[in-house]
Amino acid sequence: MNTLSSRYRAVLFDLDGTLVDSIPDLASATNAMLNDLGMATLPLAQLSQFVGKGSDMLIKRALANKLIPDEPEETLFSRARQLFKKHYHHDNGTQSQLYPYVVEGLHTLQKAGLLLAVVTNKPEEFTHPLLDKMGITHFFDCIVSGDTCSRKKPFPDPLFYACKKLNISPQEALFIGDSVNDAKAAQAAQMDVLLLPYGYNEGISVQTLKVNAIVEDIRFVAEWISAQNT
Ligand SMILES: O=C(O)COP(=O)(O)O
Ligand SMILES: [Mg+2]
Repeated sequence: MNTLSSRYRAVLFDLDGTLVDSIPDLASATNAMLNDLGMATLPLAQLSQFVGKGSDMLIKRALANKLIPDEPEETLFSRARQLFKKHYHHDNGTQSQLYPYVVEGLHTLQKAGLLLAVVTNKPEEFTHPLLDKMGITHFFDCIVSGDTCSRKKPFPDPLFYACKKLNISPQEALFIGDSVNDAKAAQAAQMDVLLLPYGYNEGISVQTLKVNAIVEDIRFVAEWISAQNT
């Protein structure tokens, strides 16, 4: 039972670009990797468009400096991956920050009795340390990372996995994200979805995506949920 909604029992959250502004650390680790490989570093604005489909895709995009990269040569990719991991384990959570009103928003939803979960494309080895460093791990009943299931968002698998763990149906969940991967995964899971306009969107404006609504920040999630009761 919860006091906000007759329809939803849980709210699922994307991580990068939704709860946490993680691009400073992702960019510094990616640029340290490029530097170690003797390649030119990339501007933060460019790298922020490369975030969304997990760290392997970020590495491939950075190596090619292209949103849709060719497959990199195997030895180069494996070296790059090793370097990225080393640097990101060091940098993860050092310059990243929670977006405004995240704690307030999560607190309101939890207090109302809704279950909360994270469904991110970030690999597990980086998800947990980041949530811990941001001090928000305790809010979540379930945490699903990019390598928890064999397919990540935009496939619906991680959303189904979270619902199964929470013992609810996808129609009883609301997903909150920042990108086309979140919108598509929710659509494929037949789950309602709200997007935030401030995250990383792979160059695709959230206004062009098919979603239930766009909300300014996490504070407005509770408001939107209770408005659906009428
Ligand atoms: O790791 C990424 O590329 C994106 O992660 P997200 O799914 O939390 O936005
Ligand atoms: Mg995101």
